[in-house]
Amino acid sequence: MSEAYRPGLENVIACETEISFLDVDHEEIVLRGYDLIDLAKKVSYIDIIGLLIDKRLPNDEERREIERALKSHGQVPLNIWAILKQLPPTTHPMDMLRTGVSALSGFDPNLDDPSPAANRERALRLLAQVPQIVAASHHIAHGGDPIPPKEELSFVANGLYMITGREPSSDEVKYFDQVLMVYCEHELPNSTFAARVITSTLSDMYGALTGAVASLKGPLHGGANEAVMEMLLEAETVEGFERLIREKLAHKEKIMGFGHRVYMRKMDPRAQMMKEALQQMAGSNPEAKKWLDMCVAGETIMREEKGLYPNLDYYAAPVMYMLGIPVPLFTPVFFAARVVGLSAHVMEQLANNRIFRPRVLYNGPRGLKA
Ligand SMILES: CC(=O)SCCNC(=O)CCNC(=O)[C@H](O)C(C)(C)COP(=O)(O)OP(=O)(O)OC[C@H]1O[C@@H](n2cnc3c(N)ncnc32)[C@H](O)[C@@H]1OP(=O)(O)O
Ligand SMILES: O=C([O-])CC(=O)C(=O)O
Repeated sequence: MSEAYRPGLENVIACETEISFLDVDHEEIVLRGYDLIDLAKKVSYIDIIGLLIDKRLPNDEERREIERALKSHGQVPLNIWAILKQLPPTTHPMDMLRTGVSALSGFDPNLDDPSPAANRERALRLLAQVPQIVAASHHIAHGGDPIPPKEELSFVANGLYMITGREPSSDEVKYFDQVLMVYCEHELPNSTFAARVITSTLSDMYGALTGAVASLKGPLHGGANEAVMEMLLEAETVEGFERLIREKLAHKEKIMGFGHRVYMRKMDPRAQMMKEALQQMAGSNPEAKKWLDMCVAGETIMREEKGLYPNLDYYAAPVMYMLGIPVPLFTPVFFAARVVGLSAHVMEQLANNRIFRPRVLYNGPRGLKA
């Protein structure tokens, strides 16, 4: 095998960025110079939008400007709903989302303009409209209509309201805000790499994000959060969950929500934050306590048996479940939160572009004649 070949591109440096970096040794997710977990305890998702798109934390007036822009871009073209309603109701919300994000390009009046200003506008439009498509995919699949955002609710509160149809409590908004922040950006995962690869051909932001949705759907990446909740629901009890994990390990199956290419054998700092959110919920809610006890038991087995630690999806899954988010929307919500990081990467790639075009280690036959 060639020295230059690393299966899965493990530890290969594929681009320069000033957006984010996983400093595993110091257990820090660096987000434009800030520690993401520290930020997530102090600011809100709107601030993270400013930080990632405009490269610095917004002041009060700038924060209001972002909120205003998200509201003014909030009108999803009605034809998008018509397109999604054409899909069979069995279509997974991630596939509806992929179709919706792709179709949005047709409604962009300046699609040919790749300037930073036009892409900032585009990012805000996607940030405003993707949460609506996410929520609508659930309602449409169940024969209903999209629930429009409420004028008087904040951007974050609306994200949850449009899914559940119920105005969230202030605690629910706080936890949902945390979910959005921990999922906002994470250096160069498969989906972000896919978006940068697509962008490097000078294709547009919708195409890049459509590719990212497809990447994120896979259970080895974003799809793991749904798989975690399905295991918890199937197992029902601590004993059942311990049994399920041991059985899967005996069959050499992977346990979703554990392991990570970069953190390897360390706990993902975002998982710790979601664990703390679940602990807080568990203080007053017996159902949250049940999921917490099950997750902690699973975490212990995986550490003892495999030396593996939870990634974000493991503890985010029960937190999202407790917020009333249907399981098939977990990965779409992950994507909605990640739109901001992906948009920042698309803009950064364009600012200093060179087309991605790696080589292969050819191990097929030679010299055959037809
Ligand atoms: C937000 C996110 O997207 S985080 C990722 C979410 N994905 C998951 O939770 C899926 C489960 N985890 C995995 O499949 C992997 O850990 C990945 C995809 C995240 C990382 O994959 P890689 O870096 O390629 O690690 P790889 O799959 O080679 O695993 C290394 C070793 O650990 C084992 N391992 C890794 N993850 C797990 C797991 N979740 N359960 C059981 N064993 C595991 C592998 O079997 C392998 O063992 P071996 O060396 O004895 O063959
Ligand atoms: O970094 C990764 O490979 C996957 C991940 O945790 C994320 O995208 O949040």
